[in-house]
Amino acid sequence: MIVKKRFFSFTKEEIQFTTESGYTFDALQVAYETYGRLNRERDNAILVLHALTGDAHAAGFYTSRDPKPGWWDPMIGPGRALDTDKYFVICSNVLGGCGGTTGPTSINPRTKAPYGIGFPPINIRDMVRLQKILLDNLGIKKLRMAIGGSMGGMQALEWAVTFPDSVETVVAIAATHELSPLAIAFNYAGIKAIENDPLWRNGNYYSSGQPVKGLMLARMIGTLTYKSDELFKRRFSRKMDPERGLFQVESYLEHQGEIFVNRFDANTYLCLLKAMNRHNIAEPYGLLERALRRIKAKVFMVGIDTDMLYPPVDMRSFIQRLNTAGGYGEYREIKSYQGHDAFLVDFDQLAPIVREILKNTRTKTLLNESPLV
Ligand SMILES: CC(=O)SCCNC(=O)CCNC(=O)[C@H](O)C(C)(C)COP(=O)(O)OP(=O)(O)OC[C@H]1O[C@@H](n2cnc3c(N)ncnc32)[C@H](O)[C@@H]1OP(=O)(O)O
Ligand SMILES: N[C@@H](CCO)C(=O)O
Repeated sequence: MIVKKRFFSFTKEEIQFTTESGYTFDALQVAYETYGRLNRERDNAILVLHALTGDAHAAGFYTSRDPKPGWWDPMIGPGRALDTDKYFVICSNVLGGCGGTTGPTSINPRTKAPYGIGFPPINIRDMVRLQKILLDNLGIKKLRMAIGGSMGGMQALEWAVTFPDSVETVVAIAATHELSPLAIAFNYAGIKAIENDPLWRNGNYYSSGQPVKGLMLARMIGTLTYKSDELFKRRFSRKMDPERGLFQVESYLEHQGEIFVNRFDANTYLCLLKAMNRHNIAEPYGLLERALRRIKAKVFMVGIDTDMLYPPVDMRSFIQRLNTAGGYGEYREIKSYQGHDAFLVDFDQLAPIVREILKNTRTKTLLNESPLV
């Protein structure tokens, strides 16, 4: 499937967009891709939401010579779980990202320089409110499904709460309604790794070069949380990499850091980690139960048994609270030794779960009369 990156831009005279922190952008751009066709009833749209370092390129190839397709390609396409013969699939880069949507690397029209750390503090709701503007522009009033993993799952849950009339089904994979203290702590370690690099220069490094060591270390810390003990044992055991004089697992971590600095920006990483740390669907409503009572979508949480960041027990507990609050929630689980990143790898398990959810939420009455927890 050959695909194209698209852009939607607007000025504050056309649409006023103010973050929850109170900043109004003079102008905004959203990078997005679409796969499949919107039907005449405009009721077959599925919004795919990307994780921390993902982007709008969820599926397909830009050219026939591209070595790699989009990051969820095995999930999206003709006959795949998100079947583009039936559904119109949209994926956009998040607000604050560095994949074409306005973020810290974008030029601030007021200063004519990159926003850098002058980019306003944002949260997951801000990302979702910008996606809603994009969908309004595409003529989509109600989503058949909002689906994503990790930070993408957080956005999917925010869709259910912030725009209850605009989404039918929500699938949040390896995600949470609020970040746990452990996840905040890991993110803080990543933040400090960048900020303590002298090349970070308080975020003013665009003419001098990235804080490479800090960003590499931040990615290494993140990678530890995306994998699992079992994965590292199976893949590396205690074997050495003789060329580098390192344990293979050390060499792997170095490699993850090295490839990351070539595709990501340090201020963007800080902006998105902080947005995740702030994530709490209950915040505007005071109590989680009040937020849950707003939800009209059928919500499916998909846990990963080896995920140290978003443990299944927390995801089950969220579903229980949703059902107690009168909503409809079900829990599913991927059994994997891959850890948190399983949602980017274990498609043989994820695809059937998503197919089943799409099939069973098609009819007005669900096949499961009572929610499963
Ligand atoms: C949903 C989102 O929006 S996120 C977007 C998806 N993310 C990305 O595509 C980029 C980030 N990538 C990832 O997170 C991972 O590659 C995943 C989760 C997609 C796949 O994970 P895995 O299949 O376990 O592969 P992983 O990336 O961990 O390891 C493979 C890489 O490590 C390298 N590697 C493996 N062992 C070693 C070692 N001992 N020493 C050095 N390098 C090693 C491989 O050569 C390979 O390198 P390459 O990526 O440059 O080709
Ligand atoms: N490894 C993925 C998932 C993080 O939650 C990423 O880098 O975006």
